[in-house]
Amino acid sequence: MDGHRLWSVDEHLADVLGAVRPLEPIELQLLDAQGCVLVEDVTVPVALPPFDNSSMDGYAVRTADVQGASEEFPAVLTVIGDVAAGSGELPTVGPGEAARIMTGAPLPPGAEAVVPVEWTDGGTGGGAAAGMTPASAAPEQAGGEVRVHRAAEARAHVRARGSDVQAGDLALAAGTVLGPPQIALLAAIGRGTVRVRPRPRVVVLSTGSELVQPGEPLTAGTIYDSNSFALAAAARDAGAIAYRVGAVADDADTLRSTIEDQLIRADLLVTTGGVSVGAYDVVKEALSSVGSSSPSGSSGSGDGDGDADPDVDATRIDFRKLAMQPGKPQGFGTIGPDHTPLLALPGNPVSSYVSFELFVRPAIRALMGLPESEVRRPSVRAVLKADKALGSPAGRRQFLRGTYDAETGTVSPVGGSGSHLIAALAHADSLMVVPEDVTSVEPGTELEVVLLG
Ligand SMILES: Nc1nc2c(c(=O)[nH]1)N[C@H]1C(S)=C(S)[C@@H](COP(=O)(O)OP(=O)(O)OC[C@H]3O[C@@H](n4cnc5c(N)ncnc54)[C@H](O)[C@@H]3O)O[C@H]1N2
Ligand code: MOO
Repeated sequence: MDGHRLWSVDEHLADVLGAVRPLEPIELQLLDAQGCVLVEDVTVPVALPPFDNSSMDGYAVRTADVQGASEEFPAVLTVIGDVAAGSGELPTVGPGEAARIMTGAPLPPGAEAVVPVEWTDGGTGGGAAAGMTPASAAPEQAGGEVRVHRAAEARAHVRARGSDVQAGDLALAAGTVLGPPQIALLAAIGRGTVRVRPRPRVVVLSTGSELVQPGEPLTAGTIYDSNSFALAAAARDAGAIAYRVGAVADDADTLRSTIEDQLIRADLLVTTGGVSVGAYDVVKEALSSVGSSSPSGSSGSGDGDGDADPDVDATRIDFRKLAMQPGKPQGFGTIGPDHTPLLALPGNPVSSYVSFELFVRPAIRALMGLPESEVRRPSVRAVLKADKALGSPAGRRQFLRGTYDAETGTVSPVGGSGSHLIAALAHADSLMVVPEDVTSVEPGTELEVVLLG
């Protein structure tokens, strides 16, 4: 590999996406399938609603009995009992009769319509009722008489069987992403489990002997490990199940054995730090031999012989420099016997986060089998609102942190371009993209803006 070649952002993303395949589908409980892509066409087994039922609390009546009824000349009906939601045995409503009925309760035989309780005296013998008294408090109101003040047409306040979906209808097509409303429908038609592509299990591992876990005291020269938190959160946000592994020291053997241990639960591995050119940048060294019976002794970007122990070929991590800022040094490849994809991101906090957004998030969403339109973050065009022109390095696609105002269609920079500026990142909602051939952006210029959501 030409060590001096700069790869474009698009080339690197294409390589990453070219190496990930959607995960094999599995059967999951409904709530575990939230956010996942359905891989089966789900048909409706029984009509919804399964039976004609009332949409109001009131009285189930025969329409002829309430024809012409008014407050002055109410229809007086004999109450034959209650029909509550869940009632199995139903009374038959004969001429001159009514049954108290609750919302969702089956329409009893003989009844043709429901009159809401507000259209009646509620069986009290007084004026219009505001509601029903609880059955436990006034059991006698399931009997006696009710005065109905208004007429009702046939099927009034009745939700017909199958008016939502019919048995045999397609409830949800394969490819649907299961959000709360889709999960509601699946539950409503009685599905306990569904076949989906699972959430990818993403292991996030930060490297660096200077890293201390939040909550612990800092000592001279140490800083808190923020990357593993940022990226584990970003992985979850992308739809993955994230496993955060606290910082690993800059020691190739420790890193190698930690990664080997993690492979068992990883569909994708993400490391941060140790990918530039320093004397302690151990990620390259460590990744050249994970899963191999012996170290390959190279960056893993070679082709391999093909005739050696197959495990020797199992790790191929390519370390390259990208024409972007931040995020120049990157590693990508597959690792271990299952050829698990691994992205080695640079250690600077903004660099690792931006790299995650650009490369890891799409990889996670491709593993989930999401449609292409949902693999990448959406972007918009917006006009730069700033006091002065923004500088950008020649030949690099720069991603500056910004706040986007949808109302005015403008974007304003937050903080500078330094890849250590975590506070500015925390106050941004978007990335402003300055193309490779642009070295200065004047206020008023239109830019592409990636919305971080
Ligand atoms: N001579 C050169 N030096 C550097 C180059 C270069 O081309 N030539 N590239 C620079 C760029 S650009 C980047 S980005 C960094 C990438 O470095 P590494 O991936 O090796 O990362 P580290 O050296 O381990 O750390 C960089 C920086 O980030 C801090 N860091 C690391 N991990 C975390 C973490 N989990 N939480 C918070 N902060 C973290 C670390 O302390 C360093 O300050 O290399 C440049 N150097
Ligand atoms: O390219 Mo580095 O990722 O600026 O900080």
